[in-house]
Amino acid sequence: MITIDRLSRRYGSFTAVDDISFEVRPGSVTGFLGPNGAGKSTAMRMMVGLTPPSSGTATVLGRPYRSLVNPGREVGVLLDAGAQHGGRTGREVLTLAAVLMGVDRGRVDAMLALVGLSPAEARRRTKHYSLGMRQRLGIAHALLGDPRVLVLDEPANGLDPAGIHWMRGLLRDFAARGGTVLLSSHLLHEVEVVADELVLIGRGRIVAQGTKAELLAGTGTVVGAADLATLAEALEAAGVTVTRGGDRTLVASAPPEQVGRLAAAEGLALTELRSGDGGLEQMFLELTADDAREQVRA
Ligand SMILES: Nc1ncnc2c1ncn2[C@@H]1O[C@H](COP(=O)(O)OP(=O)(O)OP(=O)(O)O)[C@@H](O)[C@H]1O
Repeated sequence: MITIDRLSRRYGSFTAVDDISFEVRPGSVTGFLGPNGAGKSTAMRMMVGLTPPSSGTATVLGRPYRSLVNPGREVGVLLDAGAQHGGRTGREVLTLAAVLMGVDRGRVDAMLALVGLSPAEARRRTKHYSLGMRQRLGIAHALLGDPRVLVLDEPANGLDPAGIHWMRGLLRDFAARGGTVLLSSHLLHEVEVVADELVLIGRGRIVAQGTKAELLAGTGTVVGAADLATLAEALEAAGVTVTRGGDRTLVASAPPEQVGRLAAAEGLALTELRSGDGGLEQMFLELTADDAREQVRA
């Protein structure tokens, strides 16, 4: 369990994280989503004691991270995969960590195999690693102490499609065994598939949070037509709220069947009609649009 309670971080007059509260529960994967600079990394650094909060608290398994006796055995952390000591080999990085955590050294080979780093790659210095290899090593490091909680900042960065697929399976298994997972991303599709719960952050503030199902339920129907203006009028006349989707689509606050019937009654030919499932991106854009506009005005 991770509990974030009214957590804030200010740098001078700038507020990077602004009074955020949420819980990450055991047995679930929580996606921490937001555009670049939203405050995800700062919040995660506060959770693991690397950045002191200006106010509020973050606890992991009921205690501040810094007061955990052997944190690596309780919380696996991946923050900045590029920050590893470049002069050490992958195997050395893990062996050193295993010694520090008091973990059986045999686990080093098991973790290397789990993340798909070959013996030859494990013998290479990490400064010669690709971003994806660094990320795999970072995940191996996070899992080394057999923790119950994972805090992963943009873990999919640099992974190829097979690597992303593998990581999703790993996180789902971890949660299925009762583990607690918080992972951040600025790419919605990355977490949409794997997360049960979502926390959306924009400009340091939480703009939406809930289960994926709850958040998706509000996304309505995506509908496209050659004559969008007439379609919008017809829907609004029937009391359906309409917002602009993409270039040629609208998002309507009604089920697809009702939208289709209203369009048919007007004799309008549709080019697209689908439920807003998978339209999390649209919601994400809408939720952060106000922030983006404020930024443009500022
Ligand atoms: N040490 C610092 N001093 C001043 N400003 C900082 C510091 N650390 C972060 N910030 C600012 O806080 C804001 C949030 O940064 P943060 O790295 O937490 O965002 P993020 O959501 O992780 O973004 P990204 O997806 O790009 O990694 C940014 O505007 C950043 O410039």
